[in-house]
Amino acid sequence: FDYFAKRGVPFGKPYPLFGALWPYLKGEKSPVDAMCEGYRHFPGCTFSGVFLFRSPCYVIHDPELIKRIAVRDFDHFVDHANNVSLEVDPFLGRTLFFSDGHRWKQGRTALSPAFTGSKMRNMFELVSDYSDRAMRRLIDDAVENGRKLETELKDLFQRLGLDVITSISLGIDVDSIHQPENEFFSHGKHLAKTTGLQGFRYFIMSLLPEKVLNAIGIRIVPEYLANFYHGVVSQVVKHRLENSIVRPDFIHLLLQARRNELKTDKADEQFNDAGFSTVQEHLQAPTSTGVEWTDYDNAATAATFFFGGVESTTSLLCFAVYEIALNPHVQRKLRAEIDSVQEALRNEKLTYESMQHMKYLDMVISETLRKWPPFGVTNRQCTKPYQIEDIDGCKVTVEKGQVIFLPIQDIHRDPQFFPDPMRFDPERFSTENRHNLKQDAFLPFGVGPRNCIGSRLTLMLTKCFLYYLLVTFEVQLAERTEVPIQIDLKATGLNSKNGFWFQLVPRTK
Ligand code: HEM
Repeated sequence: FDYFAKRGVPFGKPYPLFGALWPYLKGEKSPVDAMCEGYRHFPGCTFSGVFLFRSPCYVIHDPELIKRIAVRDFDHFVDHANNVSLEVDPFLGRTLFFSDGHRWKQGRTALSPAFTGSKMRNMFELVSDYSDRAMRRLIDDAVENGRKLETELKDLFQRLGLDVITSISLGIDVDSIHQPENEFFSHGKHLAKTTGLQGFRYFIMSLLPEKVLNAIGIRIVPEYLANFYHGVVSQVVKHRLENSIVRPDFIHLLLQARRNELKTDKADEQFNDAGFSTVQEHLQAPTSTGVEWTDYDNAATAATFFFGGVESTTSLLCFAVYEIALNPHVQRKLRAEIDSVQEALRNEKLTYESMQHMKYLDMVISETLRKWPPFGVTNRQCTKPYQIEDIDGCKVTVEKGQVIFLPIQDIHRDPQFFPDPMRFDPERFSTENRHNLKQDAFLPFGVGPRNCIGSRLTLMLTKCFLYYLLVTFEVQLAERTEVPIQIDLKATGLNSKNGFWFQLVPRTK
């Protein structure tokens, strides 16, 4: 615990054995607040120190240094801290977020072309159909309830998200709203869960050294779940190959990736703009020695979409609706934009192109991602020693294997970058105001080659769901809506403690 004192680095007082984690383990602070406390305690510093258990790690405060580390000097920080070996968890270890070095590079290069704008556009109709169907179901419920529906939206968005992700990642149609107990929903929910014991295991897994994990044999994805997804993917792949079926989904793209046929195409540029928050893809040069791409790999990749995508997209949608309900002027302006798009479409279904034109919707989503980033912190593991320097000239070397944290939520809520940060103000992201923004301080999807591969997918899902929700309903605060909202301190991602209750009132035009 004298590591930082010896080096002249400011650091938060560690608790015996657990370091900064004790307040989280006691349920007093969220994991993000516990780990990134140094950001708030030492304003003006470029970085501070934090102990996770007994390991000294750094929190990087300065967005410019973050960018240097994550982009220009990427070869010093190639891995996430949470790399999981294939021995510890053969399923999770195969997913992109948790793989390292060569396997990561190979996987990212192969998968990136599956997430471009034109691929998203091809999937858009599937997404739009699901959203439309879910809203019709809600209308029926509302009519049954005398045209007002007090409902918990997290459950609805989670079902919708899981159905859509099951459809686009596994090629299987499910309807968890009408069949609440189907096995794709229950298994997907288990995989996506970042709260309770499962959330705790994710969190611990990301922090314990590999030697310890090997010794205690923690596996996050239980074998029966891995076997279930492996079985499903093998069956779907066999059926597709035998019957030459082509469906615009990820299974198709993964099969192309397996044959080395998946490429970015010219049409991508036109559709790549999924919104202001979309992150740039830093394409990696392919490595010469390939990684074998089996059905098991495909199943693990498809599973990535569940735990990478469902909870985070659900969180984004819930907090967006919360702010929309709380700020009637935002809802009015958004509705006007949505209505004009619907009118131009002459009541036909939403298209990808018209979604790209909804500027105010994009501003509302960007502001939600700023104030309520679903992942409040990300990390890197040092792969080559790296020197960092504070404004007072204090220089330290980040050692190989050491972990650094990039405190997304604290930067997003820092008044020097976003004045009056807890005010929900989509105008920060208007065309006129964007040039005042410090672009490097807005990083909801991370930064550099290890940024989020799914930013386009999630922006497409969120915009599509919100469009159909607001075309159909006016969202009002309900008796059970919590203002201010209580955050679930035990969840690994951002979540509310007591759900997201709203009153949905069908619109009459
Ligand atoms: C609102 C929704 C989402 C948010 C806020 C979000 C945010 C993030 C963040 C902050 C990271 C770490 C980036 C870094 O370390 O620089 C990340 C990584 C990742 N995300 Fe997302 N994400 C979202 C949705 C999705 C979806 C829908 C997918 C599904 C495909 C996805 C797949 C991934 C993967 C695979 C990685 C690891 C990338 C790598 O290591 O190369 N995410 N995401």
